[in-house]
Amino acid sequence: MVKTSAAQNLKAPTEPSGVPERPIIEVRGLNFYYGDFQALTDINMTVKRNQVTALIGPSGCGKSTFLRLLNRMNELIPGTKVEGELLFEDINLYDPQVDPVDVRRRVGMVFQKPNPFPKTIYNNVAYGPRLHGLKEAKNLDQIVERSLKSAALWDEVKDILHQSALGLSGGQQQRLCIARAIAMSPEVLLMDEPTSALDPIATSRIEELVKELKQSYTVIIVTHNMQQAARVSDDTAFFYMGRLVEMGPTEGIFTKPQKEQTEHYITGRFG
Ligand SMILES: Nc1ncnc2c1ncn2[C@@H]1O[C@H](COP(=O)(O)OP(=O)(O)OP(=O)(O)O)[C@@H](O)[C@H]1O
Repeated sequence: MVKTSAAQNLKAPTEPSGVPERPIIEVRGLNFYYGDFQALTDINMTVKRNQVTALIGPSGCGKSTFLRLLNRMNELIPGTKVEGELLFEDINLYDPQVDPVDVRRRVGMVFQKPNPFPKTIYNNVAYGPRLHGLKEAKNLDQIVERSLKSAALWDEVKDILHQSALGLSGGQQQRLCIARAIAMSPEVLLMDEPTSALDPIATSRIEELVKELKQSYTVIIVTHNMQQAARVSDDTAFFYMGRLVEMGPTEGIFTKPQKEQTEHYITGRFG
């Protein structure tokens, strides 16, 4: 990711047992602007590795903006500005030496609406690894199989790998998009309302998958559905008007929030 010798040190060292693991992401004093409009103000946050962190809050509070900052997607929008520190494995993601393409490989993203490429199922998953120079068919086959298995889709598609991804159901397409992200071996998976376009059965499959994925990845998920946050996440962060009001273990946030605004939101008094 970085073009300095620090690149070799990006992996988290194995912690001696009993010592709390170093967080994978730490955000300090983060402000973000779209032109003159300040969308995020003084965000401080710690994201634990191999956990699911849910971002909740009313529409327009800045959840998606924050999520996109974690893989430098916002900088594709002209006139935006970031202040403060966003540390991923202790490297500031906005350091000029950091390559945004590498950030997006290590921090993968799944969007609200399933968006497979108009290609075969196989080629959707193989696309990223090929783009990064992997050519050998045997290796690609392995990555495709492993990624589809991790996304709980392999059994449904193993006999139709060379058919168009567009023929899959919405829920299958979303799991394919998760497989496509996994194929790049990311460390973090960002999910922006990944089930909002899906029916309840497809939603429940994705929720089960999210819980499994945390064994290998750190997952950060934006959701409007508070039951979903309660079901899948370990930690929950409540945003309101561009500020992080409260963050902590999900059970505590939903049963004993410390801040009045959080309580009003989770009890449905606004939002
Ligand atoms: N590309 C953009 N240009 C200018 N302002 C933007 C842009 N994207 C978002 N905003 C503004 O930034 C604020 C935060 O938006 P954001 O989409 O991050 O909120 P959100 O909490 O994810 O909302 P929702 O739940 O409705 O998706 C809003 O006021 C929004 O209008």
